[in-house]
Amino acid sequence: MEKIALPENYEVNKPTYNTADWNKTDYADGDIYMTTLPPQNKGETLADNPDNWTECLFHFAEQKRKIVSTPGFPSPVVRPPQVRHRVGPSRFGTGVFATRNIQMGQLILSERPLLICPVSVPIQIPQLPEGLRDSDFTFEQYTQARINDYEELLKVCVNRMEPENKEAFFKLHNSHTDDGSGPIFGRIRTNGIGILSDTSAEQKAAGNYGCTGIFNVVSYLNHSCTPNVTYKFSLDSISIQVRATRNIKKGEELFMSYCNIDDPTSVRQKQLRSYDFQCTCRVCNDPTTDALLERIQINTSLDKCDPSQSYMAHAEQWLAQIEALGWEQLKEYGSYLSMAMVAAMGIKDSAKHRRYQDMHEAWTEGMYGEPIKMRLFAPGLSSPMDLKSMLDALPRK
Ligand SMILES: C[S@@+](CC[C@H](N)C(=O)[O-])C[C@H]1O[C@@H](n2cnc3c(N)ncnc32)[C@H](O)[C@@H]1O
Repeated sequence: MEKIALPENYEVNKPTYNTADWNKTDYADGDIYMTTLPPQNKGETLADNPDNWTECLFHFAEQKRKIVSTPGFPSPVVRPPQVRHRVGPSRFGTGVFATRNIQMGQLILSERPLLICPVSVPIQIPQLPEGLRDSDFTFEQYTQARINDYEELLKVCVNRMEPENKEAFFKLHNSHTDDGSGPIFGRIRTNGIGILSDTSAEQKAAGNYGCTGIFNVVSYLNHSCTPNVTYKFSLDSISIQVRATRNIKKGEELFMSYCNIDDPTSVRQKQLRSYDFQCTCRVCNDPTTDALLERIQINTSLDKCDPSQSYMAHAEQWLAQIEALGWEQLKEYGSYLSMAMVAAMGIKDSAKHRRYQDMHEAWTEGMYGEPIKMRLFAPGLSSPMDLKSMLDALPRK
């Protein structure tokens, strides 16, 4: 997108919005509301509330209702037992680094967003100055006018923040300086992380595509297609939790993925375009990895196992391939761990069974925020009878 020139006598208008009590959610969809969550008592400062507050701009009552009606809201932010990260210079500007060895599954950091706002521009009809009509604008100019009005609205929202939070917000990187986004919307586009995005088909049809959160630390996480951390957003504490999806060494940079790592390279690169960089991670740089990704995906199916090879050897071979590339965030990694667990039962290798069970538990904790105990979800296994027939067929060697 390029910056679009607007008609000469166009000026941005004063924003229209409402403020609401923290628990008011009975307003109409489409109305713009600003709220501070969790509720802030008059005169309270960050020293009184180290968990922080989030400035929220909602344009669907549903967005706010989802948070404030979550059982337990507002819960305190759950933190790791010691500091495990630092923000510092990276080859990609600023980044986040591990300050100690971190195990797969462990919580690395958690925080409340500085800001929550809609993922799409919530202004449908810009306020056009007197004398100007819709027809005086091209489609692109109309879009730019909507963005300009949104920037004005966002200014109000950012000015409501605690001074420390406002300063932290403006320290964030902005990759959208030349496209008419404005300094606030540009930072939101550069640093926003999708939250509240599981909206119903009905809400989507009405224009509610969920929200985005901007963070003081998590927004400094750089991207890799072989990331070592992922996140979960908890509505009860309105906080993000970042966990390790493989073992991480002290000093390593922490990377999340800004795209869908299950997709082939060209699709991933397309998804990354709006961040204004070309990914040069090891799987993007290696043209053989697309074919490998396909084989990783296909080979979770048990009937793809070479008859001369045991299930255990098959699972371990693919686990090793994935680990060598650091692709543990592929969901197939969980499938191979399950396959190895089941195969260990078949060959009565209790040490291996325990090992893969522990790894599977740590992996699910990293990926989904909670450990999932022994789940037999190797593809093709949907019932205990499936498992029995598979075990009957083991060991193959
Ligand atoms: C959310 S910010 C991450 C923090 C940022 N590096 C900084 O200096 O504040 C996203 C921006 O970081 C840069 N970035 C993140 N991952 C990158 C990567 N793998 N390669 C190149 N640039 C990257 C891009 O400029 C991107 O728009």
